[in-house]
Amino acid sequence: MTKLRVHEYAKKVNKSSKEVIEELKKLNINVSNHMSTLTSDAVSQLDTVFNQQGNTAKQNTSSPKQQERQTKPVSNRQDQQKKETRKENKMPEKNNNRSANITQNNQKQTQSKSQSQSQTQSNDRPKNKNQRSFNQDNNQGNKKGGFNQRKKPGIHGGKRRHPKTHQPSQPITPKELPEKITFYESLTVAELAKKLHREPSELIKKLFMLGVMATINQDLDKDAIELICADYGVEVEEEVRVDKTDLEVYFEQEEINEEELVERPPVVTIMGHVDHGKTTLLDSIRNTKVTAGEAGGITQHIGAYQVNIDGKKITFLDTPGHAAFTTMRARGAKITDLAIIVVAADDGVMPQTVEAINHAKAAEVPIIVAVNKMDKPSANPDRVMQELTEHGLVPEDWGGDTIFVPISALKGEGIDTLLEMILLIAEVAELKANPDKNAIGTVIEAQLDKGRGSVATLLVQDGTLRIGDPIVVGHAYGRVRAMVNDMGRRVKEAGPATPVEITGINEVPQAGDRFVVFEDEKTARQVGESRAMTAIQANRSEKQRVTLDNLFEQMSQGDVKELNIIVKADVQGTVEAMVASLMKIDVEGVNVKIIHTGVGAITESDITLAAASNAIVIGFNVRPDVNAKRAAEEEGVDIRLHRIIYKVIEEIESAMKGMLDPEYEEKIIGQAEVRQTIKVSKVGTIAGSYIIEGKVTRDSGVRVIRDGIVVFEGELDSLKRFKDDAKEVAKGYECGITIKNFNDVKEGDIIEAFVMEEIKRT
Ligand SMILES: Nc1nc2c(ncn2[C@@H]2O[C@H](COP(=O)(O)OP(=O)(O)OP(=O)(O)O)[C@@H](O)[C@H]2O)c(=O)[nH]1
Repeated sequence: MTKLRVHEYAKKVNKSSKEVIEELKKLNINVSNHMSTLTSDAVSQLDTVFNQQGNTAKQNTSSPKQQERQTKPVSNRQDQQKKETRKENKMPEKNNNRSANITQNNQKQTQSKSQSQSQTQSNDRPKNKNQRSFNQDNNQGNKKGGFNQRKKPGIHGGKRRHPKTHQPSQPITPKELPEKITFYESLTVAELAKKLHREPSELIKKLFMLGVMATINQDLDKDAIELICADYGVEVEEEVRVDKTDLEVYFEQEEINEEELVERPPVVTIMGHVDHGKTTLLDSIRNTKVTAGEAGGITQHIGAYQVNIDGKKITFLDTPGHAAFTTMRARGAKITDLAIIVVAADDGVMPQTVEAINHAKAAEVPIIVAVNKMDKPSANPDRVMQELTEHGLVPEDWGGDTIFVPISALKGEGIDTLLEMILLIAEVAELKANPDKNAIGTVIEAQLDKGRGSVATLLVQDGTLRIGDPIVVGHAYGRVRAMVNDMGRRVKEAGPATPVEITGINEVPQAGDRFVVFEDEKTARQVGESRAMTAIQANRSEKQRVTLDNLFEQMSQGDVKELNIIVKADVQGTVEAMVASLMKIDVEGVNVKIIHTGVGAITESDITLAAASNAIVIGFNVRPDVNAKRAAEEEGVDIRLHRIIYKVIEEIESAMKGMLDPEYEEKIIGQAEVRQTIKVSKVGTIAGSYIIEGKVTRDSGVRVIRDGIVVFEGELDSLKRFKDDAKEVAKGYECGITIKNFNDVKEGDIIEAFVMEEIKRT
């Protein structure tokens, strides 16, 4: 039998690694983290625990929370067997407690219901329970949440069809109990009665016996539903519904029907060092290919364009540079299939070339190298190849697998070969999409146009976008009013990998925002409004980035298996030394991966890359610049600044093992003013001082401040009140202070006292 690691086992039983580790602790089995291997004995003990909880590998389509819910009926049935032996009027304490919960929960439920009414678009639930027809079994929810699904009748708003004291029109004849019922969030007594094929009055009686006074329209929460069902011996399952407002859901294709898929054009980004010819290359491709193919068209800059090579299309993102590329990725959108790194043959590999390569590698996008400016006499392509080899890009001719194409963007030479190579890589990658779906994709750029309102260039990534489509774009929504392609022509539809500029949405979205087409405008509006309202920003800032403080926790939960690091240092030698030491760190369960290194200050581009790759940044003898600082704060990127290599290594190693030393923060506790100085041989200078603020304690650190400048920082040597040692001296009192290794204290100096307080890691 192959040995299982903790996280593998956790996956098998649909628990988080943390939960499994906790169970192991209870079983007195020690493991260090989620990558630890389990002995067969540990596995069988865990099996016993989790089987008792009703988890089986089969149930692994639902979350641990759902699992917990689904397993409830089993224990409830046991409860029920016990209950059957009890006298009805003698409720056990446990149930009384539960009954109390029901009443409380009902109150809460009513409150939260009214709060959540404005947001219920996501769950297809009627605004008022009474709206739901008693005879209508509405429990088959929208489990997949695909945007093709039409909303259910009576979902959004509508009139109240039943008066408050709604009664079933016909009494229900008790039938056989169902084996299982499902519900979403809650059920009214009437709804539950219907599902159980019982009269509501029977349920009300039962609830009464359980100590709950309920009316027919009373909302029953999960606990109450489970309690009643357990009493009938009926299994309960709570439905899970997909949040329609989470646009990412639409990008996670669950079932792909291979037959519906067709080939789609590759989406290409051009990156490289300043002045190496990115813009010239983009222009050159467009001028030679676009206008030739579409006579009469006026090329228009919409952020992306397509070329047609013998019937095969390629889509180029028209914003050169890795900053744009990574910003988009940092926002969660991966749209590029292939990166072209332009390197000027007369200049060779430059810092931004390396950055671009690392950005592409971090995004796991294949790279083609375009060795540009080959027309220049000083061109030295061999040097470029040699230098790139050092960065892991080895030309095919030299036994590697990177395609190098010599070109002259200025003269238009080599462009055909470059395009051929792009198509070749695209063919190997088998890029496919389904044009018959409603469109989904990403915003490439957007702006407010005086005449046309919000204008956005969208890249359709799957499906086909059509005029009139109800659409949600980021937080904006609307209907596609007009579509213009990269040739400035009006089009009616745009298929996969096609860029189009659209109008018709109510706000200007941001580059990198997702868009999704919905079945009807009403849903689009509701989703859009809800997204705007529920502050997607908040979600973004809450995004759990890896920091050294939360690394261990994330590792334990199986969320992190690779610690991505960016290293910036003052000199190349230090960078290399740092990398070498970092690579030696050996902690079970997690690998260190250096995704980028560089010499010089930490820049905004480093932070963007870190954010996109969930990396931490280590600065050695360097500091972040202003923009980098701001970006790091916004994105929650952890920057660690150091001056001693072994400290860096120690810190990272400790973080990986969950053993970071406590962090301390300085707290100023008081200030004393020096009013007189007395020199005493053997003792040194005694500062006769008066406490003007707070207090000074015997164990505080001190700082001597003269004319606003710190002239010394160190420790207190002695603190005396008259002749006696004092533990602390408070504001308004005089004292004598001596400072360790500092005798130069002068009248008028301020002695600032501080202590170091441990701060809780979050
Ligand atoms: N001789 C020669 N010059 C070129 C070639 N490609 C670009 N250049 C020149 O190099 C300079 C920089 O080209 P750009 O296309 O602006 O370079 P870039 O990489 O887009 O530069 P940034 O936008 O500043 O990052 C321009 O003066 C171009 O005319 C080439 O193939 N041969």
